[in-house]
Amino acid sequence: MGKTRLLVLLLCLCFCTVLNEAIQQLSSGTTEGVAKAGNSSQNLTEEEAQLFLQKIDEEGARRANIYNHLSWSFQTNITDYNREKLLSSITSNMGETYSKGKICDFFNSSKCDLSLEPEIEHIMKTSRNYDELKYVWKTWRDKVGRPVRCQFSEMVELLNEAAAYNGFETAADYWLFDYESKSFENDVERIAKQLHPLYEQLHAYTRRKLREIYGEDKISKTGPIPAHVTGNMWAQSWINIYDILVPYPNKTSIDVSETMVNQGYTPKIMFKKADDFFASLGLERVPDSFWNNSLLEKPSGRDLVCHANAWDFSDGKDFRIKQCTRVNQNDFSTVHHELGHVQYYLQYKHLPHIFRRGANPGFHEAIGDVLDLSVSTPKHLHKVGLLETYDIDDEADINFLLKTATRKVAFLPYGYLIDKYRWNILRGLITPQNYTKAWWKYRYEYQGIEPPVERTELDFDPAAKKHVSGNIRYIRYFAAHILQFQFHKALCLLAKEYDANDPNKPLHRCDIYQSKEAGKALKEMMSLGRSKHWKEALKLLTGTDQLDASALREYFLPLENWLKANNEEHGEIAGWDGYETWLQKNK
Ligand SMILES: CC(=O)N[C@@H](CC(=O)O)C(=O)NC[C@H](CC1(C(=O)N[C@@H](Cc2ccc(O)cc2)C(=O)O)CCCC1)C(=O)O
Ligand SMILES: [Zn+2]
Repeated sequence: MGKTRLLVLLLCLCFCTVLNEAIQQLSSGTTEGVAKAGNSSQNLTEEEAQLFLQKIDEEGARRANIYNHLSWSFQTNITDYNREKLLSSITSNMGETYSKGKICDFFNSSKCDLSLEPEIEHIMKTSRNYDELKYVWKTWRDKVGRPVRCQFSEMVELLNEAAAYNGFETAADYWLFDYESKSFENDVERIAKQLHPLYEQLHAYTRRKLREIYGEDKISKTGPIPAHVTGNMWAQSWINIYDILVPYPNKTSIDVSETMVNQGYTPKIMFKKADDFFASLGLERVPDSFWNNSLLEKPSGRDLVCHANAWDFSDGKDFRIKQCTRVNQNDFSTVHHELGHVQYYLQYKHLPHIFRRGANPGFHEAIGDVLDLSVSTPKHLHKVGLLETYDIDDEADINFLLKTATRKVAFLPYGYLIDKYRWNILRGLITPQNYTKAWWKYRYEYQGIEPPVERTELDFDPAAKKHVSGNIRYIRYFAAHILQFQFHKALCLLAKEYDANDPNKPLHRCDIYQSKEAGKALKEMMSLGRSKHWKEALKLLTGTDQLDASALREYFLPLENWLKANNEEHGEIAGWDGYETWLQKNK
């Protein structure tokens, strides 16, 4: 490592210690005030307590006690009060660096106002220029990753101290506490491994198709896929290179983005259509206030953090979404995802505040996606007039399954490794000296992805992702990608849209639209909020209390078989060179 690099690294480390010193200084300050940090909103009024005790059985009372205990942050002396302030200033500073990140244009270095949404993401989605993509990928990380490396390591220390107050060994255990299951961490690791063969087949096929576009010297035959050519800044979804991947290009197109524009769709109409779908199931429509209070598209001339968000104002009446919606099919899926959150808010708004949460965080992330699995079928798009005609045959099925896999299967290793990486940092198994080495080991081993340019311990690529800069937990999305297929299968059975023994009713052609039976089952599950253990909620809806990837596997089985045959036919070996081989090559 060059001398300058070493110097900068030392500087960075010493800066971190300076920050540590600052904490010590603050902590030696007087203890004049005591910061009472209890959360009043969590305490129940007397009549609310009586009401809820009548409503919820013994189990509920016990669980409420756990959450009541957790929701308090302890009486703190000035030392810890300052630590809390420092933690919140670090997290808001990192979040600000991310949301204000801008880069210059590759072709016009005087144009330097490109934001992530929509400009930079548009380039990652549409450019097929290898060098432009490499520049954008690297520059984004220089701007929002590298500068927060030290703050992130400070935050790790503070998160662990805060967790210790709540009686946890590390913040990783505090994060996992949300899943109320000793086996959860092993369960998700097992499921990630169980689904790896399916991912490997999709990876091998995608690597071949990309090699045909970018050439053998850029995309190797047995190696990983470079991170910047997948159509997505984080390689977490490959939907934007579906045009490269489509197996049977001469079949009728199933992309309705253009039709949406031609039919005069607006962001508001997209939300109205999604609201109609929930209503068709007998579920709640959003209240009138939603339309006045929400922000459904980016206002012109105003700088806005565009990352989509759904909000529950906890008054049983005010629910909002902020989303920079554009009229295309991808955003239509996101509309359903965000309205899924609002539907859950609506379904548990009668519960005491403590229980107004998803059965576990993965449940909350799955609801909207479940509806999207129906909405995105060619059959449904035809029903609502977005697809004039569509083919019903094996080749059309493969086209549709591959398109869904670019969103749902490609995501799996990414959805898993984000928190696996952070749990191991919080547990001290990954230290600041090897943040980058460990990150790219996981990205290589789980995702078969490599960086397009050399990375060093001055970089901090994980923070190029919103949820890492914003300290937002992520395993919920991996869990949601498993749960949504379990929910989908259960609801499709109720809607009589799926029959394992009927080749004309495979899981991937199911559309639960207008099924009151499906809606009733979903409503029953959501209205529990977190008043019961998620295993009870899952069993109520699906008959099993286990997180189980077999529904996802069944959904994609026709595609998995097709990919195996297609990869064999083209001599494309599934999988990529061992990590040690890759290290040697990149010495
Ligand atoms: C107050 C508050 O924070 N509210 C929460 C909701 C709640 O907790 O009540 C909230 O609004 N979170 C924002 C977040 C936004 C999105 C996201 O970040 N998605 C992930 C992962 C992913 C990937 C594929 C997929 O199909 C679905 C998700 C990513 O983009 O990487 C961006 C577009 C989609 C969802 C969200 O809605 O989950
Ligand atoms: Zn969500």
